[in-house]
Amino acid sequence: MSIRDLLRGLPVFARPLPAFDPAGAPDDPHDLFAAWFAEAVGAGVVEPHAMTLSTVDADGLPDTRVLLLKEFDGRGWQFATDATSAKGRQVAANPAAALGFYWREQGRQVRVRGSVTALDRAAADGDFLARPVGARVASLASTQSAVLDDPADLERALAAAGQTVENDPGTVCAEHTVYAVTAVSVEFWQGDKERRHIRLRYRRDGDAWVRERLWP
Ligand SMILES: Cc1cc2nc3c(=O)[nH]c(=O)nc-3n(C[C@H](O)[C@H](O)[C@H](O)COP(=O)(O)O)c2cc1C
Repeated sequence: MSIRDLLRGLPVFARPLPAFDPAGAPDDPHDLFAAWFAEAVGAGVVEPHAMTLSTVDADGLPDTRVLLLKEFDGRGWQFATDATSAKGRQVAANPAAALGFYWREQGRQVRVRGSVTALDRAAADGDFLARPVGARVASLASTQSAVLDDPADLERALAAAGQTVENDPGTVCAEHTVYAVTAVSVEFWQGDKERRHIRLRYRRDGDAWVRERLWP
């Protein structure tokens, strides 16, 4: 069977989906995100904290990858990564980003656009030390996004990093950084089987948020 035939046979939104009444939505998108996130967890969404992070490189070419949401508070949507990775270098040069959440089981999508700032070392070190030992060793060993000429180099680096952490469990990774995305717009999208998708976009306007319904 061709890919085309496989694609044509795939159902979409063929399951009960939750309701979304934008008229009852809060004034602030952060409150709605918190509510939707809790509902996603409650609905058993698999890895609801997995999100795409899109950035732009020095040539203006967009890049995207999946990351975990590490924290969500007054500082915005936070993720942790290596500052010397491709994404780390991209946001250092151009601190603009978009986040995308897709909660398949609910047919829900959230899109966040905004600016990225690196939080301080205390936040980075605290996040790093809260990670399981294997994740800390992997971070210490990795030069994330650099070309790996020989897989044996990774094995050697992992062994060395493992020894470092064993000798000093308080070892932190200088490149490990927590970034926060401050939103200028947040869209909440509720899919519908009949394609009457409900879209509510919050747009930052000075100190206020403007709420707009969008055509599906
Ligand atoms: C479910 C999932 C979660 C991930 N979480 C992270 C994360 O929290 N931090 C991270 O640096 N990479 C994470 N990754 C790996 C990234 O997608 C990516 O491969 C890596 O960060 C290198 O990206 P870059 O080369 O664009 O910098 C995750 C991948 C998946 C599929």
